[in-house]
Amino acid sequence: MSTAVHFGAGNIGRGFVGFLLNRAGYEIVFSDVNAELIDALAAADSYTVHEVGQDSADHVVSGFRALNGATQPDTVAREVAGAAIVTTAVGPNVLRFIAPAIIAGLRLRPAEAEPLVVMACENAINATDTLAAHIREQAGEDAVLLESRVLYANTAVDRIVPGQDPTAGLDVTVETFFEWAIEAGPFDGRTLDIPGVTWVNDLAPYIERKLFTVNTGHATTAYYGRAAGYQGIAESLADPTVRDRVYAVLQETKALVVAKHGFDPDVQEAYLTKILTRFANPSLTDTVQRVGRQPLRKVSRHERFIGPATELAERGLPSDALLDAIGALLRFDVAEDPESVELRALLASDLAPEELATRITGLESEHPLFPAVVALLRG
Ligand SMILES: NC(=O)c1ccc[n+]([C@@H]2O[C@H](COP(=O)([O-])OP(=O)(O)OC[C@H]3O[C@@H](n4cnc5c(N)ncnc54)[C@H](O)[C@@H]3O)[C@@H](O)[C@H]2O)c1
Ligand SMILES: O=P(O)(O)OC[C@@H](O)[C@@H](O)[C@H](O)[C@H](O)CO
Repeated sequence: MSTAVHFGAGNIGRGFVGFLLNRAGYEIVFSDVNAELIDALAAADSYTVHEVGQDSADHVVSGFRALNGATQPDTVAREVAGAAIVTTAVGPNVLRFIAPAIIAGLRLRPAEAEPLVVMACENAINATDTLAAHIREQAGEDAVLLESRVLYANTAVDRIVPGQDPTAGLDVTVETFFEWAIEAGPFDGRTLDIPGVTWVNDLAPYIERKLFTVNTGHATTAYYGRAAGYQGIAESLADPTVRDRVYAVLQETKALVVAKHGFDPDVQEAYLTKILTRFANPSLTDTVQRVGRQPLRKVSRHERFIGPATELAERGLPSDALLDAIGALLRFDVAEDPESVELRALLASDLAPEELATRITGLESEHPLFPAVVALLRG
């Protein structure tokens, strides 16, 4: 049986990537740095993925092992050396810390073995390329040799997996919907047999449509919902004022994906309508705190707000609703979220609005959107 090493045994790791690979016949080796989680997985024979909503179903996942990446790095490296696939779902900012384990595994991997397929399953454009860049940089002199032992493929993953009830143990409650698109090009005609995967020649339309519709709309719901005093995503969206703002944002990102990628406007309208239904799924207890997490990441240059707003501005198209949503993001105040705390400190500092705009968004001062972002920061 082939092995897939999956870094990050959290919500999407157990509830989506690990589950799909396991269903495809791979033995899963979860690697995580959360000792309590890894100990529980190592002691368990199975866990259950509860799909809730329309056509709800339960799926038992078994045939996995679990390793602590912090205390068992050599074992993780040996697993990577013998694996067919490595996947990650750790968060885009954590990818640099996964690179050493993959480098160590590639160094141990027999030269004649099939290339190791590496796919980062994060909410970010071309996250696998980001991981590959960390691997090349950190591998130093070995970089060229290791490159021959690996095959990098970018992916887009979509399934809402909320934070889990602490009493649920290892079980994960997820929505029934999922989409996993993988770029076919790097496989050069060969594909992996993973039922449910959509193989695409050009990933850009998929990942941008997903990030700028699902994640832009989700985050907008979270920031306006939080400002209105709600804790849940579904209850936020039930407020017509929040819903109108989210819809307005999604009309702007619709204009972008239609203009840039040629999606049929009616198809995009149906896509975004379905997404609003997914957010409103009463069986998912998703929170504004989880969906709004890490506001500095979310407001960075190529992410779900500044990314589409800049491209709209470059095309001379309006981005007022997106800018308003960025204003709501700037008011996100959650003491338990280190990026929210950092954002508050930046906004309370004596930095000039222009300097803040650069520091917070990474936007170039000569960009046509820059004055509007500075105006937001001027308050
Ligand atoms: N939850 C969703 O709905 C969803 C859907 C699609 C994509 N994603 C993306 O998947 C990624 C993970 O999200 P999540 O919701 O599962 O988060 P999560 O916090 O539930 O899981 C992340 C896991 O990574 C682990 N981790 C952190 N540092 C690590 C390291 N150095 N080595 C190994 N493991 C490490 C954490 O301990 C945690 O268990 C993010 O990029 C997110 O954007 C999430
Ligand atoms: O994971 P983040 O922080 O990038 O975004 C929060 C949610 O929008 C996200 O996890 C969605 O639930 C997911 O992307 C749905 O596919």
